[in-house]
Amino acid sequence: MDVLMEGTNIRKRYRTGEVEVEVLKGIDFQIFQGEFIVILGQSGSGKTTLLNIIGGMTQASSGELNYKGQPIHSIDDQQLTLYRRNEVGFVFQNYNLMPNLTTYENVKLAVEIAQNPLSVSDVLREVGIEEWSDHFPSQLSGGQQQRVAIARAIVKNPELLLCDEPTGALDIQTGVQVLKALQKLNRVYHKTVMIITHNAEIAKMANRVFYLKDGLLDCVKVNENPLDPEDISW
Ligand SMILES: Nc1ncnc2c1ncn2[C@@H]1O[C@H](COP(=O)(O)OP(=O)(O)OP(=O)(O)O)[C@@H](O)[C@H]1O
Repeated sequence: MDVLMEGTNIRKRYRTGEVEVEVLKGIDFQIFQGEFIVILGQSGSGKTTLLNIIGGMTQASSGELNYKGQPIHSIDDQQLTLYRRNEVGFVFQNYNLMPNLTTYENVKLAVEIAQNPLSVSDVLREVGIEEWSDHFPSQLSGGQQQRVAIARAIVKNPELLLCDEPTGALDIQTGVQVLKALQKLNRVYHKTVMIITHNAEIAKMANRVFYLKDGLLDCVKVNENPLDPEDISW
């Protein structure tokens, strides 16, 4: 598989007043094109910080980050904005949908800023929410809203789909639907998916699992036989 991204000695320090804290302490990793990666680790271990650096939301304090062979640790804000816009889709725990727009309109909005978008109807069908196209977020369940958020993230046709606790607010059944949608996009569109979760069961879906501990990548586990979301219980 092709290497999509490579991080070398990634460090992140935050300064609060006089105190400087290093929350990522030198992380080396590779992400292969088309992989499904789950990031596990205790609260405060640095999962969100790492995902935000990978997605260009935050710059590392030091280290090298190469995307498709190009350095993105040293690019300016304008180039970083283009990287985020064209290459990365984000999904958060709290869906962040526009309340006054329908499902279709929420997803269509992302198309406006995309270079090479996918079809809104196709994506709504793939994530299983086409029948709710004309509904507003308040008329949808949590799982449906999260699938709208996933559709909005993927319709831009990004290479990388980064998800921070996408099932954190959902019950098991709706969580499974959301994970099925993510797995389908990974398989149908060959998108590289990274999910942060506190739920170790979800790691059974992944090709590889990154275990973070105290700001370090403690270990990376390869799953020879990733499970379907229906076969996971939690
Ligand atoms: N902007 C910031 N300024 C100062 N400290 C920060 C900032 N963002 C994160 N931190 C600190 O960095 C550490 C790692 O945070 P991070 O959110 O990456 O962890 P996490 O593993 O995602 O945790 P959780 O599972 O609770 O979401 C925490 O101690 C946090 O308080």
